[in-house]
Amino acid sequence: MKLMDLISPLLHKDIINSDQIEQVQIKSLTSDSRKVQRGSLFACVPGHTVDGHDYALDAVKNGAVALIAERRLQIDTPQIIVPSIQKALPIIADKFYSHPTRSLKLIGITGTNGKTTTTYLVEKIFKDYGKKTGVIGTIEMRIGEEKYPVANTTPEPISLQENFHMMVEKEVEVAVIEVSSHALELHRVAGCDFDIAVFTNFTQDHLDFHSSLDEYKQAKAKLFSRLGNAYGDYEQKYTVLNADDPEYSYFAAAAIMQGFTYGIKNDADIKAYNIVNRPEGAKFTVDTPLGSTDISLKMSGEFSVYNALAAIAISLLQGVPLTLIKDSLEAVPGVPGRFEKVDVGQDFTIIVDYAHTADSLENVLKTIKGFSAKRIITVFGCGGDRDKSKRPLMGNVSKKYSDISIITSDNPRTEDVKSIIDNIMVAFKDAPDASYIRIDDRTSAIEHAVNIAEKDDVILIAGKGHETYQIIGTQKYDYDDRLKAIEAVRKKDR
Ligand SMILES: CC(=O)N[C@H]1[C@@H](OP(=O)(O)OP(=O)(O)OC[C@H]2O[C@@H](n3ccc(=O)[nH]c3=O)[C@H](O)[C@@H]2O)O[C@H](CO)[C@@H](O)[C@@H]1O[C@H](C)C(=O)N[C@@H](C)C(=O)N[C@H](CCC(=O)O)C(=O)O
Ligand SMILES: Nc1ncnc2c1ncn2[C@@H]1O[C@H](COP(=O)(O)OP(=O)(O)OP(=O)(O)O)[C@@H](O)[C@H]1O
Repeated sequence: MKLMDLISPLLHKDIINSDQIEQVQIKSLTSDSRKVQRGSLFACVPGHTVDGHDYALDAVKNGAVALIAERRLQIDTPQIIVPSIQKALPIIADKFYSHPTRSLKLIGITGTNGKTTTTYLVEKIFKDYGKKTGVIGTIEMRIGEEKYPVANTTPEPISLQENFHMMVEKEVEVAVIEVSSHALELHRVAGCDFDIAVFTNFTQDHLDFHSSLDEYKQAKAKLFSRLGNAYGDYEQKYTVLNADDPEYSYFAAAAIMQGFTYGIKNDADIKAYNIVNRPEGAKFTVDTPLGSTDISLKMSGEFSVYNALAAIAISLLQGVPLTLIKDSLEAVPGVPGRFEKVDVGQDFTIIVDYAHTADSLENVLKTIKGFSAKRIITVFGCGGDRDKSKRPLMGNVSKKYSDISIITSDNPRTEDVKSIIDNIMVAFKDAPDASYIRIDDRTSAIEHAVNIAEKDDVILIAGKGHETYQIIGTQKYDYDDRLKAIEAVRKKDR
């Protein structure tokens, strides 16, 4: 593509070395100098660790034929200077990849918890409805049955648009993506043409990145105000909102498009009642503007009912019949690392769950408490270099619902495990000695839980869920809670 065509949508730009620019053809886009190829446009992104402008010369040496930057560089190459790279990049990435999201039915899901689970439910429903699906989220990217690794829940704009382009080439019709607050704040999804924007819930998280809860909320709400700028037929753009969330009104005010609300407590278009929570899954009846039905999930917990309601709302808005939605939801076996049972024949229950916020931990523990009369043993930690204020909050939740809390490490990153655990331990200062223990090493913590477990006890191993690594320092080491639990049970049995 001609550079001049590529940058044509940018309103504010200065062109440096313009005498050379008319002929420049762009063969690829990248913001990583190590990935530059001959004919690349290199985008200089000021990062959190380093400044991409410092790599512009490397990029040119590697074959970049033009630069897009926030300041003029002393390099004899065509340069496009824009006020904000973060805002410009999604726009040119969208153009470079021929506006792929305009050809997709694009569903964006935001909220503190429930995004990944809801994408799985929606994917299943649309597959059963005969549509080819694409999914981008925390666990991976999926196109039909193919899986691809992802670095971020919501990838940076170039990868994101490249992924959408690949989806279009592979004839995907419905794409469902998790939209993180980071992505919204950093404008990663600015080039996306969403058809449905979904809000699951809002609780505390990510205060390492957002300076306050208010800013975190404002970032999330951008998904809904953005819908108003969408390309195409406005009447076909919808919002789906959780009417029970305390922040519902805030998101409703940001959401200028019509759509469905869902809930259990407050008035809602899609409303569940008669909820029965069982270890084998939650059962409920749902009323919708298009009829009522009973649904028997294979996933437990009131929070699973909420995720199912969001998926019902999305699917009904796209014309999927309620009978098909019911059958699909009932067939979903679960989501990796979300309330996932580890069963190798032991006489107690082990559940691995991705809960890593106070709210999600509380939901999971409440669910377990609801159907277990025996002891609850919770193994958990908190991530290093991330929101510190949630540490005592998670400690309090574990103390409240668990008979025994085992406090351990969970991706300590560059922080000292002991000091992370100290922050959590604040919650236990008045707790009885027998109700908690700190064990820095996660494997030993899981082994301890398994060793003390008695018949019908429930062990919850929280925080890592589907993750297959532990991040210590800046290194990722192989680590899987599910495998560690299996090894611990086998060791106990020997
Ligand atoms: C805070 C944040 O968002 N960081 C993201 C950011 O990294 P960074 O700002 O540190 O980048 P940097 O290393 O300073 O590099 C700046 C620029 O210089 C370039 N560079 C760098 C070195 C070099 O030799 N040459 C070169 O060109 C880099 O390619 C980059 O363009 O840009 C990277 C590349 O796109 C991202 O992978 C990285 O996400 C990291 C992994 C991360 O942890 N992000 C989290 C905070 C995040 O975004 N999380 C949300 C969801 C969380 C949730 O819901 O739980 C997500 O959407 O994933
Ligand atoms: N609707 C919900 N409300 C509250 N908690 C939930 C909900 N759905 C799932 N959870 C809890 O949150 C954890 C994470 O769920 P899920 O991965 O679906 O959310 P997410 O929004 O994708 O999270 P993340 O942004 O951290 O990847 C689950 O393991 C479960 O403990």
